[in-house]
Amino acid sequence: MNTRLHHFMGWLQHLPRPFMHVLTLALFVAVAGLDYVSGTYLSLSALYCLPVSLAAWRISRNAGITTAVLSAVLIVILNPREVRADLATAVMLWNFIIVACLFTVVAVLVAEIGRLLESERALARTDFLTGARNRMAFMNDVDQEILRALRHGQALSLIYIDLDDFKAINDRLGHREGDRLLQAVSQTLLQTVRGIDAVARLGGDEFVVLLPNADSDAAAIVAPRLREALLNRMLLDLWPVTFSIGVLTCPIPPNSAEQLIHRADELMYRAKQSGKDRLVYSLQSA
Ligand SMILES: Nc1nc2c(ncn2[C@@H]2O[C@H](COP(=O)(O)OP(=O)(O)OP(=O)(O)O)[C@@H](O)[C@H]2O)c(=O)[nH]1
Repeated sequence: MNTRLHHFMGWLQHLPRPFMHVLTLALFVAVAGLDYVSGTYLSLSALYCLPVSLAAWRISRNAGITTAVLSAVLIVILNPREVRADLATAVMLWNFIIVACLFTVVAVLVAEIGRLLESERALARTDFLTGARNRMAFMNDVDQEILRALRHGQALSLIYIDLDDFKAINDRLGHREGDRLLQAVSQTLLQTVRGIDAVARLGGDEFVVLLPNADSDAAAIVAPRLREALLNRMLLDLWPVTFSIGVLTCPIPPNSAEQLIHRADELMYRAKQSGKDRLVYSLQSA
């Protein structure tokens, strides 16, 4: 049951925004319809929490509050109380205010929980030092891109970057300067790649860039561009660091992220072994 709920929440999470407007409206109309049909004896007011929560969670806090107020209006209109005529308006107003406040609190709480969850999720996917993706998030991205590439028959490229002689920076200039250098590498990579490319720090001084839908020609343009941008950035701070880079292109990607990264890592290792400060390319078919 928990897994089903989890899948359902995940499905809702990924629905496009316009679809959420339609879904919220449909839910709101359905609840209002039920409320109308059920008459004044059965209380269905609590059901309005569903469209209110959905709007607050998946559209915006203001959408949630608007739905809360509209729900309160409908509840008061569809469930009139039998009271003295001279008190009718006051009672209606009082009931409206009470219900609108209650639903507004629900909307604000749900929106806030959604916002916190979203930022927690983003934090869990981010390398805290550099702001790039972390290993876990990157593996997830690669697995999805492999599936997409296999489905559409597209090539996939992965660039594996290891800093040369980074340890000397830590030793000579201090760990704090080393951290600054790692942050500069990450920023340079993020600024140089396309929006659809994923940049991650796998750990220590190792970075990777995933290039979806990129064949060997595309990778042969991007990789040297990245290297040049990185070297220029090092020059700015006079950091004596170069880069050993493995560039893997798979016309047909392997089945797992683990394998893809391992192959790119091997190419990077060959770059290290053959003297560092260079790119090593490979074209793999599976
Ligand atoms: N400042 C800083 N240093 C780190 C961090 N994580 C790992 N390191 C250091 O990064 C270095 C990585 O080791 P190596 O890859 O062997 O060092 P290298 O000098 O680049 O060696 P080659 O790759 O052979 O050129 C180690 O000294 C780690 O202590 C970090 O978050 N911040």
